[in-house]
Amino acid sequence: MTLLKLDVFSVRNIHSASIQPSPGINLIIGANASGKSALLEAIFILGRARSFRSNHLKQAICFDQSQMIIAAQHRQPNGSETRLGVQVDAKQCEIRIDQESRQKADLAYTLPVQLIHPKSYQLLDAGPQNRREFLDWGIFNHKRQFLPAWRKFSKALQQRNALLKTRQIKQLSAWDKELVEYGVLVNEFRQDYIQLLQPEFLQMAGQFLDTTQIEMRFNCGWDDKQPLEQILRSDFEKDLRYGYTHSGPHRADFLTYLNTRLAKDFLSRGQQKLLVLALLLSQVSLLNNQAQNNCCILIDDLAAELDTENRSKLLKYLAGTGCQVFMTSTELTNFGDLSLIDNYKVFHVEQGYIKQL
Ligand SMILES: Nc1ncnc2c1ncn2[C@@H]1O[C@H](COP(=O)(O)OP(=O)(O)OP(=O)(O)O)[C@@H](O)[C@H]1O
Repeated sequence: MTLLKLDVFSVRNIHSASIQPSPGINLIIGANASGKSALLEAIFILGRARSFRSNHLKQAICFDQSQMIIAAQHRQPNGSETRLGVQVDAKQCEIRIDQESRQKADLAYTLPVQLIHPKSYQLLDAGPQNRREFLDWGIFNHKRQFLPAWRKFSKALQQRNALLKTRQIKQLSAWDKELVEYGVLVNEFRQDYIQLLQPEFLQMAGQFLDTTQIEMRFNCGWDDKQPLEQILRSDFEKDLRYGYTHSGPHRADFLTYLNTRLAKDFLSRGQQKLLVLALLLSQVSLLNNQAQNNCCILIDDLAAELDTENRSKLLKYLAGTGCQVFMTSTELTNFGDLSLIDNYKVFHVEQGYIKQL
């Protein structure tokens, strides 16, 4: 997919900007606080209808405005063109695809965005919720049947926990049944996805870390030697005492091992960043196997995270993916050797104004 034209109104310090990005690499440069991340945030909002910087989308609206709009002319991998739009005010977020009002999921399927920014590098270190989100985003894009199963599981879990808290035991069995049915399904999707992701990840880690001795070990969120149904029964007293469900796919996690050692415990900070980069890019690679140019890649503050050699490796790799990429840095020289790539455009951002160089 490719953004052919992007219009941004009232996002952070960007009052009004209109750009025609390259279908390949787009380099965004500018001084600190010029609005580079705001531009990436606008594209992220256009794909996910949420911000990666604030919990509430409305916080991204320019201080002196009551609403923000992000719109784009967009080409799908099959060549068809669509018009995407997200309009946000203090009360609501309206999503439009070809003038029709649509849901967040429709938007996310139309414009899959993979974001790599300073916080992404905490993936190995941060809590398991981050790793579940990482997996689920990949599965969401890989299998359309995942979202309805995940929604049904989440609803069953929510209802079960509410009943446990208020000790309404009689009604529990109906939700237990639903939780087991969809919990098992969610788990199967995750197991299958890890199987698919692992070889892509190995290949990517080989490029950035010169190793192939890497393994992802998945923990499904309960003792998988026993059926989930049985675990719910044996956990019942504990669940009732604490008012929540202790076991299930909502406790799933995966750990990454390098030469049988837990990566987060012995890799240097720099190596951990490369490993996370390999994980995120392996998801892109998997998406690309399904349909060429299927993902938009956003990389915020590239230079702060990688050394010169790895920046050049990354640039070359990205140019070869055929994906549309938006990367920010304060200086053009920070992106590495630009002679390695063609089909790129450079945009300069200054106090919220964006100009193609
Ligand atoms: N809601 C808002 N309305 C207007 N301006 C905002 C809003 N939120 C943040 N800003 C300001 O927008 C400016 C641009 O921020 P942004 O993070 O996009 O800059 P940047 O170019 O990525 O900077 P850096 O290189 O330091 O990361 C900052 O001065 C910030 O304080």
